Order: sequence, then structure tokens, then C-alpha cells
Amino acid sequence: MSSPLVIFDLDGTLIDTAPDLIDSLNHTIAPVGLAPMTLDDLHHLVGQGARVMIKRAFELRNVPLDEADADTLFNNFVEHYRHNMPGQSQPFAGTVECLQRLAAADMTLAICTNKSEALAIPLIETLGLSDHFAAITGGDTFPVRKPDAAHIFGTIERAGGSRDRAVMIGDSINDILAAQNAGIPSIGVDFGYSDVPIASLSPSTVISHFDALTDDLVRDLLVASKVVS
Ligand SMILES: O=C(O)COP(=O)(O)O
Ligand SMILES: [Mg+2]
Repeated sequence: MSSPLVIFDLDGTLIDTAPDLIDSLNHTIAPVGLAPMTLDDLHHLVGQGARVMIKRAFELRNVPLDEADADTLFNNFVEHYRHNMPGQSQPFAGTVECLQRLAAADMTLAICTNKSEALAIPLIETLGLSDHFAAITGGDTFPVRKPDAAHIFGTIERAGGSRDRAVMIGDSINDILAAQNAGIPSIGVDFGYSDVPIASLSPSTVISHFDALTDDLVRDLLVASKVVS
């Protein structure tokens, strides 16, 4: 039997990236005259990667954006974000200890993010966290992304895990829906960037700190999901 696989979302779950996302977004939209976005705004913009984040920023300000301009702005965002990496981004409290604890309990770890691969992989690398993960998949790794179950299934396959021994942990509707679509248990964190209370999305459980993410909790969720299904 393969070891349990714990799949983490990135933005707003493993890493507090909000200051840098806002910084790069504002750098990107300032030249076209859009007023700066705040942390509050970000909660409505983030979740489907940078391209969608930029589009949603224009929608929020009721300003039209054509596809060609969207491409240019996306490229500008990526360049600024990559160049400033890791910026102020850092793991949430207790993250590293949690990764070490789960690994010591013979669990495999992976990241399934809607951030593009070209941003997610170097960010995890510059933060010195790459060695913890058997796989890192982004919003553009497969033809579909969260909340599509195939993003989770692809991540499980790359990490060498199995579908009936995997748990997803995340901060947003995309994570919880993706887990539900994939038929695996989910852990919602309430310290991320969701624009609705995470509990309202009906994850299997909610945690408020990584200290609560123990190997016992993962095993309990896996057992409970078999009893229910
Ligand atoms: O960058 C985004 O928009 C979402 O990224 P996440 O899936 O890691 O939360
Ligand atoms: Mg997230």
C-alpha cells in the first residue's frame, strides 16, 4: 500500500504570498491607469492564477480589457513577480514543522496550485522548500486546473500516490471543490484568501494553524472517507 499523500495548495495555504501578488499586480495595472488593489480586493481576485487575477481586477473597476492587452499585462506580471521572488512571501506559521512532522510519519507531500508552474516551482525553490515535495503541479501543468478533479489526479500520479490515500488541504473554493470532485477528503485553512468562510464550503474539517495538521488527523480523515463512501 502506498503511503498517504498530503496535497497542499500554495497561495494562502502553504505560503503567505499576498503582499507580493498585490505588489506585482499593482505594478502591472498602474501603467494602464487602474487604481491600486488592496488585500481585501485580492480575496476576490486570486484563485485561478495571475491571468484571471488581472482580468478580475479590470472587472472590479468596470474597465474593459481586450485579449491582446491581457497577454501583455500577464507577461509584465510574470516578469515582475519572478524578478522579485521570494519578496516578502513566507510560509505560514508552523508550515515547515508540519511538513517535517508528516514526512517523519511516512507521508508523501505534494503541491497542487493554480499558480503557473513557472512561478510556483521557483518560489518554492527560493524559499528552500523543494525537497519536501514529491511533485509540484501548477494551473498550466495539465489541460485543466482546480476545481477540476483531473488536476488532483495528475498531482497524485506524479507524486506516486494513490487516489484512495490522498488528502487535499487548501484555503479556497477551488481546493475544496477539487477535492470533492476527486472524491478525496479535504482540510480547509481559515487563514488564507477565501472571500467566503472556508467552513461554508463544507471541507471534511477546518484548521486554523498548521500545528493542528498531524499525521493522526490525515489518517482519521482517510479512514472516515472510506466509512462514508
Ligand atoms: O495564484 C492563484 O491565483 C491561486 O493559487 P493557489 O491555487 O496556490 O491558491
Ligand atoms: Mg490558495
